[in-house]
Amino acid sequence: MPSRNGSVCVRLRSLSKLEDKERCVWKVEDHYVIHTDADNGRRDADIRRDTDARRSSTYTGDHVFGPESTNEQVYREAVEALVHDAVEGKNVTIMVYGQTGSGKTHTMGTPEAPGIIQRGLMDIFELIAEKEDRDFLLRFSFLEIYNENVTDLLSPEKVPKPLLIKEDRVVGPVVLGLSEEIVTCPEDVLRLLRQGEARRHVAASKMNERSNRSHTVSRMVLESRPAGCEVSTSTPVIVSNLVLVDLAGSESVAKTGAEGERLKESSCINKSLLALGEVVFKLSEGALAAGAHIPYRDSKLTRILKPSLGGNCKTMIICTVNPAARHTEESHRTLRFACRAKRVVNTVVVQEVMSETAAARWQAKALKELQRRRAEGMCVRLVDF
Ligand SMILES: Nc1ncnc2c1ncn2[C@@H]1O[C@H](COP(=O)(O)OP(=O)(O)OP(=O)(O)O)[C@@H](O)[C@H]1O
Repeated sequence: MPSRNGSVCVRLRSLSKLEDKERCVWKVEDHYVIHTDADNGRRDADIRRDTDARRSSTYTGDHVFGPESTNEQVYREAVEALVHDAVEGKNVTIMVYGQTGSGKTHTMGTPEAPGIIQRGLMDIFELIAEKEDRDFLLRFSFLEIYNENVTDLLSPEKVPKPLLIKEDRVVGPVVLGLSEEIVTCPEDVLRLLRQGEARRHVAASKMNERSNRSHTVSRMVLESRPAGCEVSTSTPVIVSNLVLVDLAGSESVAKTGAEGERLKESSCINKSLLALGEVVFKLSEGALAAGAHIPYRDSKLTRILKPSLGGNCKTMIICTVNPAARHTEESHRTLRFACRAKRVVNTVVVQEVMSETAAARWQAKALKELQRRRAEGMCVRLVDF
């Protein structure tokens, strides 16, 4: 039975030190994000067209966090349960969406301010360690979509080539040639994330000293089978994906002052976010159930995220909002996106695979990795043959 299986979280940040001359026009009260300067906001023709905003300039989500909220609180209240779901065999996607500088990366987590990534990783490995009745094999990949090119952030090549996306009838979109690393502890993943982040396209803009110029998709595949079971084609393997999507921020070129290469990046970012908005809009209108066309193919981002949008996946979209008056229009846009995303329906089932491919992949990769790690004198905690 299809049910929402998606949730939307809104996080309003406080004004930063650099914004101390700005007027703060948004607040969180009870479960609502409220535009406190609604008359000004309503001058925006865009907003007039939108019923949600016209009603009251008040928005809500499944979870709403105000400026005093911490990363710990966001993780525990909105995300923790989803990490448990992923370990139980359900596909989970967590995506951060919002204007440039609104707090997406901060919410995902940085070494200075641990967030969803760091806390989620600790929980995953703790939960797995407690599941003594199952053996787990975890694989990790990390890609970037920059100027509509998909590249492998973990590629051994110095200058990674753009990768193609192939549509597989069974597993959905596959990024050809994307590397996957077996990971056995949070440090393994954090090391790979650091390695990938160092390659990610980042630049300073008028609105953010360290602005991400690309979308990144990091995916952990969790495969598990009964503990101590011989690997064979008849061993059922439960496979789930935990996907984290750090979107580049939507931006107004007039505000960021983008020129040249930055302008091209900006245009690609905005186009792909528009495509994402369109897919979410169609899904929110029930297009999937009606068998109508959903424009997944309009951007690499929506092609890759197809399983997370309307597919077999629990998807959480965290919308981040800057409270400054001069960003009112963008904040309304983000919050309208949140309202639409709330209406998207996904169907979620635990996937059990009993195919030669799963077993063969398990054996080949795990054995190779084990040999490498043993040769390096490292201990392997999760899979042992
Ligand atoms: N909730 C918050 N509490 C404290 N500081 C925050 C919060 N959200 C964001 N910041 C700070 O605001 C600045 C911009 O945030 P961040 O880099 O996360 O934005 P972003 O949405 O990822 O931007 P971009 O799309 O340009 O990459 C950073 O200095 C960050 O530390």
